[in-house]
Amino acid sequence: MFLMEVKLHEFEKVYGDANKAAEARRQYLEKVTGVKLENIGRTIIDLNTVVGRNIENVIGAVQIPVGVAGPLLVRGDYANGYFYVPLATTEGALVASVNRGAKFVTESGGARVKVLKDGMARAPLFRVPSLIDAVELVEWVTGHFEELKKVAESTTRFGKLKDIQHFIVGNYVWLRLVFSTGDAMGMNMVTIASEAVAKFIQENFPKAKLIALSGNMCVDKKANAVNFILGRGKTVVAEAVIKKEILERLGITPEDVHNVNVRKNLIGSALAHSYGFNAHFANIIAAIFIATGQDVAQVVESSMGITSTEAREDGLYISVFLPSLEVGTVGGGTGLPTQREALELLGVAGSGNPPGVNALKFAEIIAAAVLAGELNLLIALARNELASAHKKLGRGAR
Ligand SMILES: CC(C)(COP(=O)([O-])OP(=O)([O-])OC[C@H]1O[C@@H](n2cnc3c(N)ncnc32)[C@H](O)[C@@H]1OP(=O)([O-])[O-])[C@@H](O)C(=O)NCCC(=O)NCCSC(=O)C[C@@](C)(O)CC(=O)[O-]
Ligand SMILES: NC(=O)C1=CN([C@@H]2O[C@H](COP(=O)(O)OP(=O)(O)OC[C@H]3O[C@@H](n4cnc5c(N)ncnc54)[C@H](OP(=O)(O)O)[C@@H]3O)[C@@H](O)[C@H]2O)C=CC1
Repeated sequence: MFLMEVKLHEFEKVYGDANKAAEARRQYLEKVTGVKLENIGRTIIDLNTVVGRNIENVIGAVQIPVGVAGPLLVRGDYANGYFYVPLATTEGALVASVNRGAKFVTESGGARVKVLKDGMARAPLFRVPSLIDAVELVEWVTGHFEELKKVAESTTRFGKLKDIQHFIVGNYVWLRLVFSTGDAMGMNMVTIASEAVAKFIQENFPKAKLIALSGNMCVDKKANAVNFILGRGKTVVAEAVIKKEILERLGITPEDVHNVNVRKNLIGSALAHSYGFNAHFANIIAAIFIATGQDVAQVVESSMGITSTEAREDGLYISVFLPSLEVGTVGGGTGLPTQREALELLGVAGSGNPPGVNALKFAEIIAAAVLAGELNLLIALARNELASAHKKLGRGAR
């Protein structure tokens, strides 16, 4: 390895320009590894717009193909109409799958969607000397909610502290601070606000000592039961009744699809002790997250959820429940040029009027797209076409 006088991450200081710094970093890496990085180096992103905001030690960008599924008819409180949903993926057959599901949902009158809950959580962890002090701390926090709210909201124009949920284990206390975050997913926003709250608590309740600003009861980027039950980000439900004729045209009945759902998504998932009582929420969530600049690691909890079905006289009732969909239309990667265009395609880029409505509309569209993807995969399994589709669309010429 070469010894350098200037560290790789200090190149911006030397060159005064992130694009030039990235080029120099690539040249260095090419020299020490012998690997050509010409494709990673080719990007439309002005790296000066992402350094200090989205990335460090930047060397370029990777590209992922993006397709669309739609038109998808969504009938939500914020999203109302037909949408083309951008999906960035390298999994052949995925876009086709969501596209066919969208067609069946739209032909059946669309997906009705409701956002049931909205709140981003950060849970600082405190140590106090004893259990007695832990109970006292919780009582103190409850009694001082309005003051803590004021402290939290002094750090942001858009974040509003809605609730403080508390958990005690021995002499440890987790305070799960729940905020509404406007159009932002809100992780930076609520982390900054939570730090101010934690500081205020320690100054005014000196027996409390902050152990970690994130105490893992938030819960961020880990599969968990807390978000499943209490919600985090947007808690969303979408439903549709798929016309019987559509299924008959495919040679199946509502019962066939319902039976696959119960046995696969409910019994199979119970046997596996899965957090996903669904077929492939993660496929649709990940593809939309990548296309629109969301934090992709949050696919973990954003794709937990349940698909439920009923075989009815007139067709198949299907719904999807997403308890912890963490999304935003401002902040994070949403301002990057291609990601912003993808959000514009859905009519949700940037701040809403009033703030918050763009993120709510976006959450409704995602839930409807998840419904379409879920419906289609259940149909595909009922018709036993999973392997053949992936052979045809997922492996190319051999
Ligand atoms: C692939 C299909 C849709 C073909 O389905 P088909 O019925 O043979 O296709 P078709 O040519 O008759 O067209 C029907 C409709 O499908 C769509 N469609 C069809 N082809 C395309 C295409 N090239 N590009 C875009 N859209 C396409 C399109 O909507 C079209 O309608 P049209 O617009 O023509 O009126 C079907 O066989 C299918 O959905 N198979 C299942 C594939 C799937 O769902 N994969 C999901 C990923 S699996 C996974 O990752 C998760 C898993 C499975 O491991 C989780 C678990 O454990 O369950
Ligand atoms: N810090 C952490 O612990 C973690 C950070 N992340 C990262 O955090 C980022 C996302 O954080 P997030 O807070 O969403 O985004 P950003 O911090 O990137 O941007 C959000 C800020 O945008 C401003 N804003 C402007 N218009 C609006 C509007 N209409 N609604 C809401 N806010 C608006 C607000 O400023 P103001 O508050 O000043 O009013 C808000 O705090 C991602 O990059 C993610 O990867 C992910 C996990 C953990």
